[in-house]
Amino acid sequence: MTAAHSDRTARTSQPEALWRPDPGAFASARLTRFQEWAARHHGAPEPDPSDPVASYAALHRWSTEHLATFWGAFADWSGVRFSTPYETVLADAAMPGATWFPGATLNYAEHALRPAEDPERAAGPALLHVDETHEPTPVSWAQLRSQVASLAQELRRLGVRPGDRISGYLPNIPEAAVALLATAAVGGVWTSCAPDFGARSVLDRFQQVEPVVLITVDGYRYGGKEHDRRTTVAELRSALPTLRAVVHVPLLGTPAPEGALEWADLTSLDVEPRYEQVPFDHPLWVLYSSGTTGLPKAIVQSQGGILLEHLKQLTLHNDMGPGDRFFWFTSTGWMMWNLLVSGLLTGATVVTYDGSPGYPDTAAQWRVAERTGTTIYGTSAAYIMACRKADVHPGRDFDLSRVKCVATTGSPLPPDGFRWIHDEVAADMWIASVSGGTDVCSCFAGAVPTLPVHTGELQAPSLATDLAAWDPQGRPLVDEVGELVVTQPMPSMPVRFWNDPDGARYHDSYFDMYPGVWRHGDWITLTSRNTVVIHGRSDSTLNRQGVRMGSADIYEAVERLPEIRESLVIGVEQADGGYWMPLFVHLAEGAALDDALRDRVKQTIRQSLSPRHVPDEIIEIPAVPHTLTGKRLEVPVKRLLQGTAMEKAVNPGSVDNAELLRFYEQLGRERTA
Ligand SMILES: CC(=O)CC(=O)O
Repeated sequence: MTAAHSDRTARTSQPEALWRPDPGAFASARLTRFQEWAARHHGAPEPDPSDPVASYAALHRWSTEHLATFWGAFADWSGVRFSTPYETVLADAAMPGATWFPGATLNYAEHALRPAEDPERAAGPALLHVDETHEPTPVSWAQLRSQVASLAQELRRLGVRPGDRISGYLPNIPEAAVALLATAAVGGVWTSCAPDFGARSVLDRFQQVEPVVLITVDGYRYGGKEHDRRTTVAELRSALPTLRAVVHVPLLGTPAPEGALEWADLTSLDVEPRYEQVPFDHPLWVLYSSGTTGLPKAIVQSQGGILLEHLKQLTLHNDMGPGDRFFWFTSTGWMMWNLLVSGLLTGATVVTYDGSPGYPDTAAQWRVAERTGTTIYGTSAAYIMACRKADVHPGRDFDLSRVKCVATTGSPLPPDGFRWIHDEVAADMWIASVSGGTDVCSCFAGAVPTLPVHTGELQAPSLATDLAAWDPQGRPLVDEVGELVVTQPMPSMPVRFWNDPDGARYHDSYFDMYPGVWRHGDWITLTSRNTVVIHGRSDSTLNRQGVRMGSADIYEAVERLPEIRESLVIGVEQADGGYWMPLFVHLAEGAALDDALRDRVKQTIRQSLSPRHVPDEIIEIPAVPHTLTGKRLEVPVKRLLQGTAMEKAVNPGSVDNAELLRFYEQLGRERTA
């Protein structure tokens, strides 16, 4: 990098692999089977079991150099059913605005329910639901199909037409999956919030898209307690004037409120499903991503784009298919829930867990994985680190013999997290740290079943994802930290933002820095070994005298200390040209921030990173503020510390605990006075 460069190059010396797939796994991976088929029919390079790294690199290169051929081939190989054939695969590759599969029609829900058509599978579980009792309850493929068919018919009866928005205020329960699939079946546009979102947060999202139906619980259970949401639901109803119907899901057993329809009545018709055949780019759902200020971005992704991207991600990268059980700990307010439901597309059984990740104890998720016979288990990197701190021993205490992959996301999995999974879950475990975002509802890089795993690294860029690290002038970097860019379109990129008629907000969100190229806002290193390291958000970069540093690297070092529960590092450019870099620490119970601990924090950072990473000050805080999807709130806190007023710096509706921000506002005021 030129004007600003990084002193933190990737770990590029040839490290020992922490895990390698055995030769049998290489041969049987769906990715290898696809590669063999694509080599025979479309000129892809043959798989080479003698050199899996080169073999994948060649396939990846082919997939990006022949993007349209890849996607056409993949759609064919995975049996995507186009009810009207497409004219061409990629009519226009310009970003934003790429045109995929023009002329084609299809339906996402029809693909998700394909296994239900198979008499051998219809009685088997499509969903395994688990609440805080940790007892799995199955929903068979036949039951799922029948509930979706019934709800879709009832939605049509209520006047729902293709393009109408259906909103869910639902936890991760089977009803949420049924509602998403029924919405897709009628060509409606799904959108959801988890019921721990307060009324303001929900309205900031749903008011933008003006739903015609609200499907809602009366409350939820979390951490062993019941949380009644009837008052919030009443607020939502009165603030959403476009609603034509409200559907009541009695999770806490309360009667339907005045004017609401009963879930059970709407899902008990005995009818055949009817799947609206919609154009490839027809909206499937609206997801939300909080910007630093203003309303959350309302991101529209298409039925065809998600169908293909999720099939690729789950089938080729996660090696998922019939016989697998897919559990990802998530809520309906995070895109990982949408990806979880898409597990059905592969014929896998999807495990829905509704409850606290740490109830009755920190090991809860491992217990769910054991009880459900999970084969592919995903969670947040933060949960792995919490288990490590809490001295959980999953491999010792649970039978996890069916789990073949532990995947993480939300933030980069620190090297200690890799080592902990290896030591405490299983030495022979495929560890997939993956990274992408709501904006594409998928992964730019992460899991590859045929490649080794190196500590602290994502295995490789995803297929058909033209991923690069760029310097500020748009020059590609290898083995150096750069901006994460994607230089060719992905089918799951937003078709648009809602209420953004001229596309200005969409454009400004990704295409401002490098015209025509997707800039995601993460720091990334692509290594010369074709692995990937993610360093944190580039819009909250630490930049000391032109040297850029990722905040994630500092968190990883500091949070290794048992006294530090969580931390937040901010780099503040000051009006006088100075730079102030405080580290805020949330201490573990019983710890005290005395001089000895301060010294240890500094020494740890100095030793594991560099003297340049050592903060100017270490300040104790009661807790770290996060977005509603659990990301540390770096940019808004930085703006508060620069003296920006609270209303301008942050939207309190997108924060888990807005009260925590007062402290930074006050500190910013004092420092800028
Ligand atoms: C796949 C992801 O990148 C998920 C996330 O962290 O939001």
